[in-house]
Amino acid sequence: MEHNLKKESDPSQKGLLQSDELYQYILETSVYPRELEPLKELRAATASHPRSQMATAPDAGQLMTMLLKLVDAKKTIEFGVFTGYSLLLTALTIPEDGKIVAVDVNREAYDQIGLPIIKKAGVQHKIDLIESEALPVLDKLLEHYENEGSFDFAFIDADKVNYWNYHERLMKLLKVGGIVVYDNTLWGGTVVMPEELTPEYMKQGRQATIELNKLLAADARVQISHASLGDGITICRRIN
Ligand SMILES: C[S@@+](CC[C@H](N)C(=O)[O-])C[C@H]1O[C@@H](n2cnc3c(N)ncnc32)[C@H](O)[C@@H]1O
Ligand SMILES: O=c1cc(-c2ccc(O)cc2)oc2c(O)c(O)ccc12
Repeated sequence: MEHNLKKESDPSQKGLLQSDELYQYILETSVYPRELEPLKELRAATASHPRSQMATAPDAGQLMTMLLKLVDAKKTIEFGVFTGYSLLLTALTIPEDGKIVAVDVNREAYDQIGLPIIKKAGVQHKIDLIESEALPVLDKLLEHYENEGSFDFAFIDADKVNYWNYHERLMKLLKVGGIVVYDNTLWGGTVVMPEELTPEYMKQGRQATIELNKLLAADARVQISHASLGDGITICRRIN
């Protein structure tokens, strides 16, 4: 079997579909016409960043927006902010008194690129941006009993090797019926690639993602859907 790694620096080539034209078709037909203006602005401002490929894909963002609405999300948490595309779409979707705990080890890209657009969109008051590793923030939240079962929605888009550690803690913080979305659960298609053909820089993420996918599939606490949007997203709904 031939294995192709798609170049991820261009959003038109971000998907895992059979052709880039088909992905472009989805974006132009169904995603861009409905993308809100501040999100368009942030996507354009992020495009010149040397790591622009890290931003959440707009089609995955559109699904996230729907999920946030379906659970009527008011209290959410996000790991991995970068310039803030997923954060801004969450802030634009939840109600005026909604709150987002957003965590990133490095807030530079957020401060320089995302924050001015978020301020202009009038949604900064919903965001509590914490510059930190994700794990200590989760452990701190769990020290306060009132946080248990209190989150409606979580989006996890940070260091792939820790996703299962995040999941164990999120199972306590999420409401029954709440949703956690994991990004990059196909890790550029490497999950089906022989290890020796996987680029060195993707090997650790590949192994962690393969293990995560098996663990999520066997986890009776959640209902799951593994969707091939963007770089693969897995939607988990806490059921007990
Ligand atoms: C893929 S980007 C996030 C993209 C973002 N969701 C968006 O929509 O643009 C991953 C981010 O995770 C952050 N990150 C990496 N390891 C982390 C960790 N252990 N804890 C918190 N953030 C981390 C990185 O600094 C980076 O900004
Ligand atoms: O190319 C990447 C890299 C990451 C990444 C790598 C290491 C970390 O500790 C965190 C994130 O994440 C990405 C991502 O989420 C994406 O959608 C595309 C590309 C990358």
